[in-house]
Amino acid sequence: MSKVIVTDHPLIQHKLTLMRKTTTGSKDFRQLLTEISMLMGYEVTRNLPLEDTEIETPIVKTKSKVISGKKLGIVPILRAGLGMVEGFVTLVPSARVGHVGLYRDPETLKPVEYYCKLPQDIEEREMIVVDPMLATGGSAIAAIDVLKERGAKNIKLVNLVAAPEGIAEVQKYHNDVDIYVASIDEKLNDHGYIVPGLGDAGDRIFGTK
Ligand SMILES: O=P(O)(O)OC[C@H]1O[C@H](OP(=O)(O)OP(=O)(O)O)[C@H](O)[C@@H]1O
Ligand SMILES: O=c1cc[nH]c(=O)[nH]1
Ligand SMILES: [Mg+2]
Repeated sequence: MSKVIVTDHPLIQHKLTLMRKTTTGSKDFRQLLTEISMLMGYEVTRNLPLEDTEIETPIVKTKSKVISGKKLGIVPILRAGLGMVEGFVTLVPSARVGHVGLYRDPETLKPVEYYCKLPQDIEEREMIVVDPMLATGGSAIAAIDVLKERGAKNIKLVNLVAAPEGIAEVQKYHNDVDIYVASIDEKLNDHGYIVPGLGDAGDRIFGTK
């Protein structure tokens, strides 16, 4: 069974509270999402393997650590996932960025795919799927399906806010994918929105409705 890691650092919890508030506008919402993504990225990359390299400081020659081999790919689920990219690529500037475009049909709540562009060598990369919201789990499952169809073998999922229903669903279909979340909220409402949640993340990031 995959792991669920709740990144409950006080800074993340504080910033998430600000994001949840209705009165927080798009500019602050985006800024907070970038900051939280960076803090979550720190946890998600915690186990990257290291190797020694020879360097010369102004004082002596020495051995020092660098990240070994493992290459990363960040895959935002459009649109809302875009809000998490800047935080991750600030931490890992060499990461490649793929995009999977999915929207959730408001009637059926099923994901509809409309775009996909991924790095060619995803089978050699650790792929990190990012999306602020994990509600029914349909969008995350579909995005991970796409990555696996294209050969990805090592996938992590990072969400800001998750419903217990969505976590269970992702674990049912992809039990090899660890899930990092800042909060596991209470439940889904009758329209498939997370309660208490923060509303529609895409609309809040981009100022649409
Ligand atoms: O777990 P699920 O039930 O699939 O719901 C979560 C999805 O819904 C939202 O996207 P939305 O369809 O609103 O698209 P958007 O990002 O373009 O706003 C969100 O960003 C997730 O991708
Ligand atoms: O609460 C939710 C559920 C799905 N998508 C969102 O943006 N918010
Ligand atoms: Mg949306």
